[in-house]
Amino acid sequence: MTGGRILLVDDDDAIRTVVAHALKRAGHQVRTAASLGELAREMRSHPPDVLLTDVVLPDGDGIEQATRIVAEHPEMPVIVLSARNTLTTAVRANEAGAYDYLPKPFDLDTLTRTVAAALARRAANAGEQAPSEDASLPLIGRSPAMQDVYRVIARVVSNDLTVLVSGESGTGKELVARAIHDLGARRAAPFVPINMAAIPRDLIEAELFGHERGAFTGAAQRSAGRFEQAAGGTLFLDEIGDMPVEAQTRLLRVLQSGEFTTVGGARTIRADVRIVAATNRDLQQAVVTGQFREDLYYRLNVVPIALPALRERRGDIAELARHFLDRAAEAGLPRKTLDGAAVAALEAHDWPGNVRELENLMRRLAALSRDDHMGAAEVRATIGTAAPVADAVPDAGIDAAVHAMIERLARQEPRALDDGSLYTRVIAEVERPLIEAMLARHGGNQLRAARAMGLNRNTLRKRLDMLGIEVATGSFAASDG
Ligand SMILES: Nc1ncnc2c1ncn2[C@@H]1O[C@H](COP(=O)(O)OP(=O)(O)OP(=O)(O)O)[C@@H](O)[C@H]1O
Repeated sequence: MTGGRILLVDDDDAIRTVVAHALKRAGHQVRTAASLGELAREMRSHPPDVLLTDVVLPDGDGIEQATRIVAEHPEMPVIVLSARNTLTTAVRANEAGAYDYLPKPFDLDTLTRTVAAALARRAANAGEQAPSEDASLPLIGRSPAMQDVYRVIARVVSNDLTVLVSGESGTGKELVARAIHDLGARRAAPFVPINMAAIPRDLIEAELFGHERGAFTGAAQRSAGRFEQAAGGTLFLDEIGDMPVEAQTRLLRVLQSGEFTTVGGARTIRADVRIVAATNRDLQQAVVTGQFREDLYYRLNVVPIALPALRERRGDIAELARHFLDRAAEAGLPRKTLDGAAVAALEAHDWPGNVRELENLMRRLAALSRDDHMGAAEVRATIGTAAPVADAVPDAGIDAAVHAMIERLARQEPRALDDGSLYTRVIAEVERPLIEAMLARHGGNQLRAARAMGLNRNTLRKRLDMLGIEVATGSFAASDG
């Protein structure tokens, strides 16, 4: 193969040496620079075919410089190497017109492959500007799995392609959808979410497309649907796998024709939205079983983004945990930190509820822990008391939590709704996290927890028995008598 002329800019001697060596072995001619000043000189004296640049350089920002270089030499692919492996860096690199972005540490095979591809695509490389402000970081995590996600996001923010985000519940699908909106050209227009699982099936079409007055019983006036509300912006179709088949057919027609008709009306409106859909179900499987239209699946799955479960990127747990503790402190809760063993305990947990579970846990710890520097024992004990209500409906009010509980019961045990047990069950479900939280807050001291709640200590004991709440004796203050 014929090699290319490569210029590598990095202030780290070790990286310059290792990368230059690998690229020379792959047949390229390599020159290096350790600063933007040296880069400028090299560009004049030895213009390269491909430029590889670090972001943080002693005399400035490599991406800003890359923007200028791409503007002047649109044919020259620029590859950004960065240890600041955040979504913002990936997006900035993309906006600067960079050909690719390689998070450090990268393996040398990936590097040589990327350089070979850049050389091959050299002619096709076009610059694209309009770098946006360094937005506050919406997504936390620098694991390789998240880097893949950032790269895909970076590639779709500058176009209107339909994106299908998949992943377990709580992995951040909605956050990704919002990031795509906030970083793209539609950011000034609304981001409108609609959750297919939360709306009665027969109202979904009216919700999506709007309805005219009198279109159906209860339609007292004309109402704009989400498509209309999102005009110019992004429509986020959450839990798309729960969409009834008739509504799927209608959605498909809208996506094909680019226009829609309101329910019960003859008005046809142009659909000017970017669609991001999300699912925590295996949609391909739903296609096989006939629950999801295959043609709609392909219309939505133009750019797939598969979000990893938190247990598949344990390296991100520490940073996420600290981020949520910071957020809790900003929200007025006491500022708490985690010791090393506490972080290890978090990393060992399996996180069935993913990032949302971690976020709830950190909030609970910030609110309840008595120590500012929290250890592993406390973290483990609090993981064990995961409150079902909080996990079911994050950030929603108590009404929503109770509705969710009733819906869950109706799904799991339909008879529970009319067998006379509902009141006791719901109260017990609320009572458990309340008692657990208060016990934790009072360091396991039953007397203090009982007093704080306005309960008699014996009543509390009985409730503990009834609810089967295990109390770790070691954590109890003996002097509560
Ligand atoms: N990478 C991340 N960085 C920071 N916060 C995150 C990240 N991923 C998720 N979160 C937070 O976790 C919570 C759950 O995220 P989100 O609602 O986007 O998940 P989801 O996959 O859409 O869940 P569901 O399928 O249950 O609707 C949110 O509060 C979100 O802000």
